[in-house]
Amino acid sequence: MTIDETTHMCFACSPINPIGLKLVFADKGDTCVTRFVPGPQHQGWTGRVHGGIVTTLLDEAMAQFLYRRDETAVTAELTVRFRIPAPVGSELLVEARQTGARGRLLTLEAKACLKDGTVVAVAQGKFLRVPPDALG
Ligand SMILES: CCCCCCCC/C=C\CCCCCCCC(=O)SCCNC(=O)CCNC(=O)[C@H](O)C(C)(C)COP(=O)(O)OP(=O)(O)OC[C@H]1O[C@@H](n2cnc3c(N)ncnc32)[C@H](O)[C@@H]1OP(=O)(O)O
Repeated sequence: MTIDETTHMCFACSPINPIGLKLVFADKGDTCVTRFVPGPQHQGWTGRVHGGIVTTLLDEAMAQFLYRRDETAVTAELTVRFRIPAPVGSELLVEARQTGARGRLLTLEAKACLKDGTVVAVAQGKFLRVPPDALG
């Protein structure tokens, strides 16, 4: 994979995408983690973060878990359970971990929590390995 980490335009994690979320990830134990404070521009229903944004956080955390372990894989299937509304302005802590691997199929889970530990949403992701040159 030949991605320039300073110039790529990933909506979730590019440092230079002007409308992106600019997420920064770190490995913590057997998880990959990030934090994000959603603003008013990220809402759906008034005061609630748009579910698509929450989904992006969860998907990206799982994808980054794999990227940071030199896996070239894409999201093939994603299930999200939205447990409570995510309030605009409250920091979300997101973490992802791998739960399995069978052939090309990698399974991961992710969750987004408020600072007090309340779970906002959980996701199950299936990722399929692709050839490194397929991701540019
Ligand atoms: C410190 C600085 C850090 C800097 C960071 C650096 C920069 C990094 C930049 C960026 C990083 C992160 C960016 C992440 C972005 C987030 C993740 C995304 O959004 S990914 C995009 C969305 N997803 C797609 O676009 C996939 C679209 N779909 C496809 O491409 C294909 O459908 C694909 C590859 C998924 C499968 O296609 P086939 O042709 O390769 O394979 P087939 O024949 O369909 O399936 C192969 C086997 O897998 C099974 N399979 C397929 N889907 C399955 C599923 N959902 N569940 C179970 N099995 C499945 C099938 O049944 C089949 O099994 P049998 O070989 O028959 O045994």
